[in-house]
Amino acid sequence: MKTVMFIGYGSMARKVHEMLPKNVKLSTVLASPRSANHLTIEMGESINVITSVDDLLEVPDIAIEMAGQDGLKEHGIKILERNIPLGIVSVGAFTDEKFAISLHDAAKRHGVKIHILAGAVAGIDGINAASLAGLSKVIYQGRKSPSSWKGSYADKLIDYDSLKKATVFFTGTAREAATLFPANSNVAATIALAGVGLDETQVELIADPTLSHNIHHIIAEGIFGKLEISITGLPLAENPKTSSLAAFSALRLCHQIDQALQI
Ligand SMILES: NC(=O)C1=CN([C@@H]2O[C@H](COP(=O)(O)OP(=O)(O)OC[C@H]3O[C@@H](n4cnc5c(N)ncnc54)[C@H](OP(=O)(O)O)[C@@H]3O)[C@@H](O)[C@H]2O)C=CC1
Ligand SMILES: O=C([O-])CC(=O)C(=O)O
Repeated sequence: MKTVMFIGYGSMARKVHEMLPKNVKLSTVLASPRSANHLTIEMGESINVITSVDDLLEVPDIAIEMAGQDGLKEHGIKILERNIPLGIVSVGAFTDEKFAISLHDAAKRHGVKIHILAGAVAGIDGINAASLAGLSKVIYQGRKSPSSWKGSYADKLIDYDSLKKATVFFTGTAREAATLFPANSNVAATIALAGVGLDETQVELIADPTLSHNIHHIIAEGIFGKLEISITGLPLAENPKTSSLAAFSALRLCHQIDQALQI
């Protein structure tokens, strides 16, 4: 039996837990102090709920962060320092250069891997391979319903009540998008890290009142040719900001723990 630890136990983590393969057990949840008490009761005795890596009782085979950019910043380095490989979805934390360097250094020092998960998008492998020969342009467009943007910085930019048609409310770099929209634009950072970087990746964000899905559109051009990918993703029922594919990308890592053949 392999063991996994979750950092954060919100909408995404709950979906991954529900679908864990039979040979992988959730051994530990690293929760926020706000949620630790109720999660201790909910999880029962077989899963340890802790609020600090220092309290870890059993070292898991892998840890997966699903706690937001601040959660990753709080716990990521300590996880690596315990020699635990780390899967990451809150990739926008890499916009903080100092943190990104420290995280990378900790992984190298301790000989463990950081897995940047593809999250809600696809084609990260192709973009990364293409970047080795040279990319001239990478554009990411994120299109979601107004309810998926509510509660974010978009509140300052959109008058939701008067929104009748798809409206572009942000254009900028992946660095700006992932910083301003930490719960909505981690994919912009992932695409950027795979491709031309946080400052060269162009991002457009759209609120569309006709949508109930999250649409991610990626265009990349370079020496390899041109790639265009569009994903119409169903959001998680509990969190319209998060596409279900993001949870399945974390689930994929749980399946990979024990697989000799990796695809
Ligand atoms: N790469 C990608 O494609 C995507 C990435 N994401 C990232 O994944 C994250 C999780 O998504 P989702 O589950 O939908 O979000 P939720 O808001 O539903 O869950 C986040 C969970 O993390 C917990 N948390 C917050 N801070 C900490 C901390 N310091 N330590 C431990 N736990 C903490 C929260 O606890 P509490 O409720 O007590 O605050 C909550 O349970 C998002 O915040 C986003 O950063 C999301 C979608 C796609
Ligand atoms: O799940 C999504 O649609 C994308 C997302 O929220 C993010 O990148 O943070």
